[in-house]
Formats: sequence, structure tokens, C-alpha cells
Amino acid sequence: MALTVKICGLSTPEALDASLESGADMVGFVFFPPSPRHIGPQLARSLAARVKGRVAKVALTVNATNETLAMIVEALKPDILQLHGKETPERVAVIRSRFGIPVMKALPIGERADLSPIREYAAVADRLLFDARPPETATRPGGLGQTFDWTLLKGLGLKIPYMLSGGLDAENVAEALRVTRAPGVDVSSGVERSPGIKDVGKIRAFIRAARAADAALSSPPLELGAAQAARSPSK
Ligand SMILES: O=C(O)c1ccccc1N[C@@H]1O[C@H](COP(=O)(O)O)[C@@H](O)[C@H]1O
Repeated sequence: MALTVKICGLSTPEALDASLESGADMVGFVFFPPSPRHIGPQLARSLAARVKGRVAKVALTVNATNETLAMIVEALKPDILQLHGKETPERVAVIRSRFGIPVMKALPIGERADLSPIREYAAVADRLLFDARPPETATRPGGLGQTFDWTLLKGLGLKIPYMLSGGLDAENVAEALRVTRAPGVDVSSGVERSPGIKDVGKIRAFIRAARAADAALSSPPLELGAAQAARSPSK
């Protein structure tokens, strides 16, 4: 399966177009007023119109009420709802059934104990997203450009798709994929000049680096190719 690449926190036509042209699979929009990437319904509508169904639109929310979610769904018409707050498994199930839209639940990871809720959430969400656990003092639960110990995700054996996020950029995404073998990656801060200001060059470089790393990990090692050639020499 090809790697799923998501560019999150988009708020301008330029950054959105660069993500689409460079081959992102998902584009994310933040609906959380304390975030420097927050967008309102009017901007959401105009950005959504540019996507034209080419890739999946993801609406990122944090502990949103049904009323707020309804407003976002009406404006963005998202393909996926990313729940990045403290939504319980019960709340995830309610949102999924009420809005009829696939749900991606973000889980904060800082230590091995943080893996224990995975089972419960995997039973109610369509996809999981692992992000760095934010510090107690943080003003938002994500989008902080912080990495975590990727080795914690080794051998997860999850039955639903998941994404790795938290402090990824064009320089570290290959190593993150080598360690975790995650089927998807998500980035926000790592493709920005400053918080909330996307850099189209960094967006392109991130997608290029993620695709190259995925291709390298998916291709058979050179020795195997040589051994196969020796077993069946061309006539
Ligand atoms: O981007 C935000 O401002 C944000 C706010 C609230 C919750 C999550 C947020 N972003 C998501 O956090 C992860 C990691 O982002 P980063 O690459 O470390 O900046 C990612 O899923 C963002 O979409």
C-alpha cells in the first residue's frame, strides 16, 4: 500500500495548491481558535472549492461540540474528521454515527503507557494518528513541531490505518518511516516558515522526501535482486 501523506494547517490558496500539485493525499484544515492555523467557515468554503474532490479534506477539531462540528461539516464538507482533543471512545463513536463521516482519532504519545488506549479507540475510529504528547503548559494539543520516541510504535500490529505526526519535516521523515513503518505521515510545523505560515518549498520537499523514503523501503534489497537473477538467468 502506498504511503498516505497529509499536509495539515492549510490556510492559503498558494499552500493548498502546492500540496495538491506535489501529490498530497490529504489536506488538513484546523478549526481551533487558539491555533495560528485556525480558519473560519468562509475561508473553509473557498479553500474546499479549490480541492475539487482530488484528495481527502480533513477537518481538525479539538473537543468540538455537535453545533461546531455541524458548522464545519456544512462549510468544508470534509471527507475525514480529525479529533485531536480528549474525546472519549464513546464520543468518537457518537460523532462518527451522527455525522456519517470517517473519523481519525489523534492520540498523544510520550511513553509506553500512552499506547494502552489504542485498542479501545481502534474499535470506534476509522484511523488513528499518533502525535507527541504536548507539555502541560501548551496552549494547543498539537501542531507544536515536537517529535516523540518513534520506537514506541514498532510492531503495533494495528488492524486499522494510522498516521505518524509530531515534528516531522523533510529531513527526518525518512528516518521516522524507517523506524515505524507507518502507513501514513502528517505534517504541519515542519512545512512552515513560522507558526501558521506555510512555506511552499518545504511542502514540496516534504512530500518528495516522504515518497522517496517510502519507495526505498518498499523496494527489495539489492542482494535479493541479484540472487533472483542468478537463479533465473536470461537466455
Ligand atoms: O496545527 C495546529 O495548530 C493544531 C492545533 C490543535 C491540535 C492539533 C494541531 N495540529 C496537528 O498536530 C499534529 C502535529 O503537528 P506538527 O507537524 O508537529 O506541527 C498534526 O497532526 C497537526 O495536524
